[in-house]
Parts: sequence; structure tokens; C-alpha cells
Amino acid sequence: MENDAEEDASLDSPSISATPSGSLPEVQPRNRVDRLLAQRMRKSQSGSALNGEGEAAAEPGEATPSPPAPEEEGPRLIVVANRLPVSAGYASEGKWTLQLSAGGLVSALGGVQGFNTMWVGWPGIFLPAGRERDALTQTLAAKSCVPVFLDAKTVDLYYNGFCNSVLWSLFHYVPLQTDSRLSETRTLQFQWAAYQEANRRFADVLMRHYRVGDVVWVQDYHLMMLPALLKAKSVDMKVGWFLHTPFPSSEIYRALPVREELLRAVLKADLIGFHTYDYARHFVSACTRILGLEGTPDGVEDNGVLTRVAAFPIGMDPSSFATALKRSDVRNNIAQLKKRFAGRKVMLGVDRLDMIKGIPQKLLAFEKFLDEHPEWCDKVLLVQIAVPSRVEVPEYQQLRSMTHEIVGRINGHYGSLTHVPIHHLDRHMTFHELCALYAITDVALVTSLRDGMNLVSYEYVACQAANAGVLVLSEFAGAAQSLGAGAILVNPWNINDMAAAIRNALTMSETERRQRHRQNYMHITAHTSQVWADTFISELNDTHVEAELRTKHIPPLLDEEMAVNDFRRAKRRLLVLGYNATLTTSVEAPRQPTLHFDQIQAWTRVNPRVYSCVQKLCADPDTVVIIFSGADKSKLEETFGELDLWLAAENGMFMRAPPTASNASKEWVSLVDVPNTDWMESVQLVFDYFCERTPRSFVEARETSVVWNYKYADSEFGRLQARDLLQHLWTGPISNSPVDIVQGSKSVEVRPVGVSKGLAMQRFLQALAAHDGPDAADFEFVLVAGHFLMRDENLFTFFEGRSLQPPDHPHSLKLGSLSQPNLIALTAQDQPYVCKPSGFQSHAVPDGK
Ligand SMILES: O=P(O)(O)OC[C@H]1O[C@H](O[C@H]2O[C@H](CO)[C@@H](O)[C@H](O)[C@H]2O)[C@H](O)[C@@H](O)[C@@H]1O
Ligand SMILES: O=c1ccn([C@@H]2O[C@H](COP(=O)(O)OP(=O)(O)O)[C@@H](O)[C@H]2O)c(=O)[nH]1
Repeated sequence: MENDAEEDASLDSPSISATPSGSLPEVQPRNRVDRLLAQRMRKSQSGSALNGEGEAAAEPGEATPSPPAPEEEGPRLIVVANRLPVSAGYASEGKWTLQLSAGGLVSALGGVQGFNTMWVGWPGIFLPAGRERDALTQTLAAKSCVPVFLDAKTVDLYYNGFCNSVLWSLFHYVPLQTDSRLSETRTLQFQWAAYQEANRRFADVLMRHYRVGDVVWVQDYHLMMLPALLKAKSVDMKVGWFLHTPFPSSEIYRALPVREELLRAVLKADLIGFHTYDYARHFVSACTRILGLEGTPDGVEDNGVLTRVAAFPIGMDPSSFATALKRSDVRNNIAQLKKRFAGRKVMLGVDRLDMIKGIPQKLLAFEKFLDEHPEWCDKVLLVQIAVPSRVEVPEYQQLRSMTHEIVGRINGHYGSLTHVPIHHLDRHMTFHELCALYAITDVALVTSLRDGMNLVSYEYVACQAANAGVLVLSEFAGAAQSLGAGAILVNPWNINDMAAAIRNALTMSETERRQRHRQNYMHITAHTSQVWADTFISELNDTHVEAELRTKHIPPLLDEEMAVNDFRRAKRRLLVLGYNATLTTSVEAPRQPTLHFDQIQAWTRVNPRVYSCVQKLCADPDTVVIIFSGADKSKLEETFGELDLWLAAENGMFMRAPPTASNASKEWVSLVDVPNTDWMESVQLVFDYFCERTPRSFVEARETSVVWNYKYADSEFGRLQARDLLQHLWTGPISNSPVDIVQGSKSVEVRPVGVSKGLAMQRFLQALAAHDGPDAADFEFVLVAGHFLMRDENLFTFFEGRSLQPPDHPHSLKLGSLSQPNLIALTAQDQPYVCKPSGFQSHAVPDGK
């Protein structure tokens, strides 16, 4: 596309960054975070000299990007895209012309105002370091653009190769091609290496310009590694990623050889956006099925860290088209075109010449229509703009030949001396030429085989206020989900259906046309590119603040010595201890393919040193100990039954008081209502089936829960099996049962809904007070140590911010260490407490206590 750059963007293009004020957008504050941001925005707006002087905002559709504002105060929006909104052309020594780049991404972002925006991207030209590169950099700086220079080889492998032959194809449901030559395999490796290298170059350039507080918005499939690279350099950076193409079904995506690397890298962003809910759902499903992560209604969760995933349908700027249609040159153009095509209906196609746009299918449907309705032959014509795109890629070159062949055939067959059915233009139109064409068209044909959104359909609607022309729209374009009500939807693979749709559109009554147009017009004016950008950025700010708040919940490392002192000083103490992997000695399971839970039970032993420490602690009348475990009652009883401590089995489902506690019996009591367990048998059957398929995994069947554990299996294979197992469970035995599925690091547990350690802890404290008197639960020191899962074990939140002391007590509870993700510790002192992942055997039991 960059090759046919002719016009100067300053004369004939929508504004790409009309931000004379350099201000952030005024979005309606929705919550506390929004209000804070809105305050900041107002501050930055009032500080803006240009705004303060009341300079008019640039006219949409006409203005050039605003000058850079490197010295301006306040956060900026940094848009990082493969391509800058302008592509460079050499004029003369030290002089460069800039041409607006093509495609919906640039059109949409061009319609966005109100941000202090800086662009980072490739300028579409190869230049060695030196005077000319410096001159171009300066020219671009005047448009708030920062170039990332790439060499020809990198662009070929990264852009033509990995981006367009691999990712673009696959994301549009075109299967990856395999060549029998060994060199082809190497090519993919080189392309992948170049893709990573190019992403690193973008990251390096961005980091040279980034200022703390800036919002970084990464665009599209070209830069999927960028969120990870940026976060590695600055963990606090606000990073959003938006995909402009479809995200395919995980069944398609999983064919990609580097599927995991790309997913993991984009997941580092704070917010991930797609055009439609379907694409977002596909992405979440790819993360759950390929990475084994958990999909939630808000996004994807990895060990307690959430990446927000949501749909943000893009739009365009209808006002720039309305303004353009009033210009005298555009009106003259409209008049000329009307005169030229008088007496005939005009159909229009505007596409980059791309396989996904379904241009051959459109032509074939037109041919079919003419064949079936010869009476229309000299009464209708199709203007097809096929903008050259990615001209270096062989598939695009083949498409061009094929398209020309079909056009030639149709024109040869159905044309006459006075009429040419298809006006096919292999060229880029200027914005104002396009406006005129849109305005005189009776029927627009958008026949994409797949399309992220398709803004041409929006633009057509924007220019049809007078005519109320008909939009024939592929059901495979993202736009079908927003403009489907007013358009005639077609399956582009069904040529007969499309031919019928053409007839329907050409003969539709004016009343119906106006009704359909009104429907679509309402949509495009409500869902503009401005709304899209404002919503995304506002959501990104919120998400980032929420993530920071969550991170603050992760306590700092504890100081061991201080913890011991705190323990000594405290008058009353509570120790909440896990069992498995906290008090036990780890053992290597024998290398046999089949393992049974009974065997595992037999090997699992409490570390003798730890046991004697726990014994001493229990003997202390001021220290209360409770062992909190997923294990069943019998195991806990057999191991700790003689000690003067509390036991909570099956994650708090059952509790037993110490044998010596006053009024205590050796009876287990249920902490929550004993649930219906009708589902257990069928779940166990599924688990058994997976045990057979997964060597060295085993099933633990308890009274009210069942666990499939693969900690001794091959971890990679186990993870894949766990993913499959989850699918089986969700669609099978538990689909209507009152259960929770809890995914551990190497296990899957099904348990009654609502059983949680937080709730059980609350019941335990009540039981303690009932047994030992109302003061028994007044602790000055609390330690919780165990390999508790982050998501389901809400012990953390139970203690967090809670003072077990009377309000005037000097000690408040404080969160402790996370020296290992699953190990938590709390203390009642001001200073945090140390607890090592190896358990607390080395330090938690002070000598002489
Ligand atoms: O930069 P190119 O390789 O020349 O390609 C042009 C752009 O094509 C793609 O556009 C997509 O974005 C539109 C706006 O969101 C959407 O309506 C359309 O369906 C997509 O195809 C590509 O995603 C961009 O990155 C390119 O710049
Ligand atoms: O000759 C042309 C053809 C297209 N476009 C613009 O290119 C964009 C195409 O965006 P769309 O979302 O339809 O598809 P994409 O090309 O991004 O896949 C639209 O804004 C068009 O106005 C243009 O400026 N000149």
C-alpha cells in the first residue's frame, strides 16, 4: 500500500490525532477510579495552553495530526501499531512527504479526539541510520509520530511472513500451509524469530519515550509479544491490547506452533479487547484449553492474577463524513458521478485486495445475478475499489490475477459498447473521493469471508442519509453483529443466496430501505470510534487501578526474628496449619504406572520434628492450634488424634475439638449443612477414566468431595489431561449439580458448593468461644501457614483487616508473607511475620516456649 502513496495527507485525509488541547477525554465518571481520573483530566485540560486560548479543534476529515507535545504535563496515550497512521515518501534531500496509511485501524483511530496521543510504529520505508533518517524522524515528530525503523529482511519475515502469511491467515480461519520442503520449516522458525525481534524493537523505541503515567495501547496481531516485553521493563505500566481481526475458535488457534508463547505474552496486558463478544469468548477458551488457565466472566485468571478480557466494538467518526459531504468539491464530484451513471443502479465494493474480503465471491454472485436476470444487464453496474495491500505476499499477488480474470470474463460477456458492468479499480481512493462514491451508491456489497469488523459498511451507512441505500453484508464480518438488523445478511460462500440478495436490494421498496437505514444509522452514530477509544481507555485505567489494589494485598516477606519475638510477647495465639506439604515430609513416589490413593496415604508422613513442635505448641495453654486440611477425617484423626488441637477435615466440612477441651467429645461435627452427594458416583467414574488415561495419577474419594491428583504424573501431560477432564465435567455429570470445581496446581477437586475455609474459620471461632469461653478467641497473634489455593481458600480475606482484639487493642492483624504463592501467614503485630515455604519447622516454634 505504501508504494502508491501520492497525495499529501494534510490535504485529503481524516485527522489522525486531532488533539490541539493535548488533553485526556472527558468521560463520565462511573466509579471512584473514574472520578479520580476525571479530576486528573480536568487538571490536565485546564493546564493546556492551546485549549485555554480557545483554539478551534481540527475539522474532522481535514486536519492534520496535531504537533507533538513532548513537554506537556500529564499522562499521554501512546498508540503502538505496526504501521504509523502516515507512510513516508521521499521528496528531495532532507524532505519527506507523508501519506495517510490505509485500513480500518487508521481510519478508526483517526476519528478519535481528546487524547494527548503519540504514535509509535513502522513508517513503511527502509532507511539506514543517517541524515535522511533523522530528517524523516523530525517530519514525523511534527505529527506526534515516533518511527520504529526495521530493515527489509526483518519486515519480510516479520510482516509479510509471520504477521500476514501466518497470523492473519489463521485468525481469519485460513489453515496454515505446509510445504514438503525442509526449508519451509526453517522459514517459519526465521519468521518467528523476526517477529520476536521486531516486537523487541518496538519495545525499545517505546521505552525511550515512555513516561510514568502514560497509557500504552498496543494494536493488533503484529505486536502480541509487546505486553510481556513492556511489563518486564516496567511492571506498573498501563498496557492495553486490542485485536482488530477476529480471534478464531480455539480449535483453529491451537494449530499455531507458538500458540502458548503468544497467549502468555498478551495476557501480561492489563486489558485485552476484541470487536465482538464471540472473539473474546474464543480467546478465553484458548487460554483455558491451551494454557489450562481459568476463564472467569471478567477474563482469564492465572494463580490469582486476573487479565481483563472484554468486547469493545470499534466504530468510525460519522461527523467527518457529514462534513465532507457538504464540501463543494465533494458535491461537484457527486453531481458528476450521478450524471455519468444516470439511468443505472450503482453497486459498490470497497476493500483492500485481501483474501478475507471475498472479492471473487462477490464478482461471482454479480455474474450469477446477471445470468439469471438479463433484463438488469445494462441497468446496473458494480464499482469495485480493490486497494492494493501487502503486495509482497505471494497469496495477495495470486488473488490480484484471479480477480482480474473474473472481472475480464464478466465484462467480456455482459458488457456492451455503451455499458461496462464492472468498474474495477486497483487503487487507493482519497477520503473525499470515497465519500462521493458512498453517497451515490444504491447498494453496497460487503462480502468478507471473515472480517474483524469492517468499517466500510459503517462509512457507507454514514453517507446514505439522503438515499437510504441498501447494505448487503456478510454474516462473517464483525459488523454483522451490529448492523445485522438493517442490512441484508448473506453467506458469501453461497453464491445463489448472494445473487438473490442483490436482486432483493435492487428492488427493495423505499419504505423498507429507509427503515433499515434508520436502524443502522442509529447504531453508527451511537457507537463511534470516539466512544470505542474512550471506553477502552477508561476501562484500562480502572483495570490497572484495581490490579494495583489487588497487588497491594500480597504481603511483604516476613521477618523471622521479629515473628519469633511477636510470638513470645503475645498473650494468646492462634496457629492455623495446613497438613499436606506443610507438615509432611515430601517423598518420591515409586516409578510404577499405577498409583492408588491408599498407597499415597501410606507414604505420606508427618515430619517427626514438626510433629514434636506441634506437640509442644499444643501443650501451651495460651496457644490454640487447628489443622486445616483437605484430607478426610480418618487421616487427620490417625495422625493428630492424640494431640490437644482442633482438626478441620475436607476443607472445613467437618471439625473436631481437642480431646481435652472442656465439654469436648471426640465427635466430628459438620461445619456446614451436610450436602447432597448424588453427583459423586458419576464424577468418580469420570475421574477413574482419566486415571486410566494418565499414568501415575490417582483419585482421592472423600466423604463429600472427590479429587483427581496428577502430582506424580508427567506434568505436561497431566495438565493437558486436566483440561480435557474439565471439559468432560462441565458438559457432563456436574452440569446441574450444586458443586464447585476447584483447580489446584496439579489436581482437580469437585466439592459441594459453598464449602470454604473462610466460612469454616468463622464457625471454628464461634465453636472455640462456645467451648472455652467468650475470651478464648481474643488472639494477639495469628499465624496461618499452608499450601492453600489462592482462589478458593478465602482464609486470607477472612483475616484481612479484621481485628480479633477489642477495638482499643494496640495490635491489629496484619497480612504476612507470600514467600511461595500458596503459603500465607498473618500476624497481629505491626511488623510482618516470617514463614518459610518449607513449613515453619525451623523457626515458628521458639525454643524454650
Ligand atoms: O497495515 P496493513 O497490513 O496494510 O493492513 C491494514 C489494516 O488491516 C486490518 O484491519 C482491521 O481493522 C479494522 C478496524 O478495527 C477492522 O474493521 C477490519 O475488519 C480489520 O481487518 C489490520 O487488522 C490492521 O492492523 C491493518 O493496519
Ligand atoms: O480506497 C480506499 C479504500 C478504503 N479506505 C479506507 O480503509 C478502511 C478500511 O477499513 P475496514 O475496516 O473496512 O477494513 P480493513 O482494510 O481495515 O481490513 C476504511 O476506513 C476506508 O475508508 C480508503 O481510505 N481508501
